[in-house]
Amino acid sequence: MGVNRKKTTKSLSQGRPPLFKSNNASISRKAARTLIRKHHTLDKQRQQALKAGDEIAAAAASSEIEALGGLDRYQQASLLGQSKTRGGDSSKLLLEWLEPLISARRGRGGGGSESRIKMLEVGALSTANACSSSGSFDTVRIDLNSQGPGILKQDFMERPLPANTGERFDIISLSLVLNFVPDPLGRGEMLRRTTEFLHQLSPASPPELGLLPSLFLVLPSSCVLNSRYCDEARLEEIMTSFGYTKVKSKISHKLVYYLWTLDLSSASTAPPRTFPKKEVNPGPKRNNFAIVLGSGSSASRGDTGE
Ligand SMILES: C[S@@+](CC[C@H](N)C(=O)[O-])C[C@H]1O[C@@H](n2cnc3c(N)ncnc32)[C@H](O)[C@@H]1O
Repeated sequence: MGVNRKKTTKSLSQGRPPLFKSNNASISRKAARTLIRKHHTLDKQRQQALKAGDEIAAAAASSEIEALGGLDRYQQASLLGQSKTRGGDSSKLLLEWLEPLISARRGRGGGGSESRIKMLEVGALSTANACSSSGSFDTVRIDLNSQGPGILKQDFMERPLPANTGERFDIISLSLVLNFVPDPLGRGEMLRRTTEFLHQLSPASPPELGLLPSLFLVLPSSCVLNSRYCDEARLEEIMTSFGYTKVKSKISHKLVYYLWTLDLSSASTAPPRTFPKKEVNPGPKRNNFAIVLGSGSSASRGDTGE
């Protein structure tokens, strides 16, 4: 029995009104998904061409990215993915996970600034996601391409390292950012670099309610459920080598969410491990998402001897 469903095409501006830069050209959800995929593929091609010294191919990939609307259009497509009709933004789950800690801090600090959680949000598209709207966070938001005030235009990989504890964070959010990085070594380096920006624990101060300091990591589920080179075990091995422990996780049809607490004293004191691109999940229909740690890139700060 056929049901006639009228297809409704929603404009991106229905996704998340604050900070959305109005663009006359609306985009359907299907077109948004296609654009995001195409952007990732072209960026990867550009990266590979650069590595191979093929400047012509790299320039061709860059022109195609620009023809698609560049990073700006990519971000608009991503904002559509955060709309309520697509399950809302990922920070809703983070807020849920941190609720016991937020309540405990409120109880102690009465809601003053000292009770707020200091967050670095990398790859921020909006200042109005669930965490930002909750009033429980002091958030520094950065993105390669700022969509408006309240978001600093900055490459996380070039953010100056903290000079003191005051410049460190309780939590870093990397939601759908790691998969944006086109090369596996760059992903490994991005994960390693997160450890540099989080508060350090001492033996006298265990993770606060077992939740902070931590990294909130969100990836498309295909990155760990259907990749030849990355599965949950491999990801966990890599994270553990940095001193991270998985304390929360959720797998949905489209996304995987993790909360990893950092305790550098649990990081290996042996020479930093390397994680080459190794097949862990063979099969003809797998994708090639990988995270690689090279010998020069996997040292952590502190007691790992860097
Ligand atoms: C798919 S969007 C994710 C947005 C949002 N966090 C979410 O969960 O929907 C990825 C964003 O990460 C940003 N990004 C990627 N690499 C970055 C880097 N090294 N530093 C800062 N932002 C980065 C991109 O510019 C893009 O806006």
